Amino acid sequence: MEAQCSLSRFCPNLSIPLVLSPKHPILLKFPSYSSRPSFVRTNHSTSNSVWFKENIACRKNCQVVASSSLEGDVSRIVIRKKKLAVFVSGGGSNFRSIHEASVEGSIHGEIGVVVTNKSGCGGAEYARSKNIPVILFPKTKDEPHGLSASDLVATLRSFEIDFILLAGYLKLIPLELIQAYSKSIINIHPSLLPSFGGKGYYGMKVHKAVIASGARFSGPTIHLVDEHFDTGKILAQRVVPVLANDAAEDLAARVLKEEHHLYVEVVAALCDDRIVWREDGVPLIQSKDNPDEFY
Ligand SMILES: Nc1nc2c(c(=O)[nH]1)N[C@@H](CN(C=O)c1ccc(C(=O)N[C@@H](CCC(=O)O)C(=O)O)cc1)CN2
Ligand SMILES: NCC(=O)N[C@@H]1O[C@H](COP(=O)([O-])[O-])[C@@H](O)[C@H]1O
Repeated sequence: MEAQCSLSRFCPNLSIPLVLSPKHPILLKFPSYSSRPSFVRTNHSTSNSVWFKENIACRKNCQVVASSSLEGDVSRIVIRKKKLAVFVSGGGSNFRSIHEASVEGSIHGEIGVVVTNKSGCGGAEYARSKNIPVILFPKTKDEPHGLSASDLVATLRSFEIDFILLAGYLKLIPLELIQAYSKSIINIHPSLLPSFGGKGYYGMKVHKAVIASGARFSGPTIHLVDEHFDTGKILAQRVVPVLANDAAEDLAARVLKEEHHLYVEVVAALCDDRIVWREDGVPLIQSKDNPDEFY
């Protein structure tokens, strides 16, 4: 029996031992906050029912494969983890934070591939050290082995990538990729957008502009990616103070520390299907602890 179903919100991304048989009900364990009982009892006919498919929020993002045998052998539900592509151009500290959280289990997703325009950058080196495939994009005179946009889309599809995370990537993402991964590409920027964003605003340039402006606060922004630099809908922000004697490096370090926390929190929500869209198109995060709370 195979039911295409998304349990990613309700079941941890674990293999859950189940005793199945054509006569015995399927027991699916849900976490405590679920409005459903701690166990949903269903039988094979139910699990193929419309109710099961609709009420267990079956979506494309994971596959439930429950096999059973007449002897009632222990079978398993295998939840497919979300697949992530991370785009980098520099040291890759945000990428490392996300990878570590994925390995440790606080992010229910796995990094399938790293994309970079700088084959020798720190992020690419870290990926190689973890046996994560590295793809060069775009094709330029410096990187003649880089992929074209259409080849990159095909390659990401072949890796079954669900979400694209920009983490210090410095090239403009083309419309072809944005359209292929609609509402599924996010970026982290080191200022409180919409201030200090757009073409020319990257790395230390951002922090120098913040300090020169006299702004008393700064902080990271995570936003959806559209066809322009830094104009996509804002998903999350954190605030840090700008101190009177801050050099750009001091502010950069303070913001970067918050970036690492924020990006892990947001990617965890993304992989748990806890991003919801307000009527005006603004994305909100559903609280992990209280499903009735959004921020
Ligand atoms: N379509 C989009 N692509 C990218 C976005 C985006 O929001 N939409 N975000 C950037 C990341 N970014 C800010 O967060 C950013 C990166 C780079 C630049 C920039 O001015 N780059 C220079 C070239 C820098 C270089 O190659 O060394 C430029 O284009 O002249 C601005 C903002 C990632 N892509
Ligand atoms: N406008 C884009 C931009 O400036 N991105 C910034 O580049 C740094 C990458 O650091 P990392 O490579 O260590 O993650 C981060 O501070 C990120 O916000």
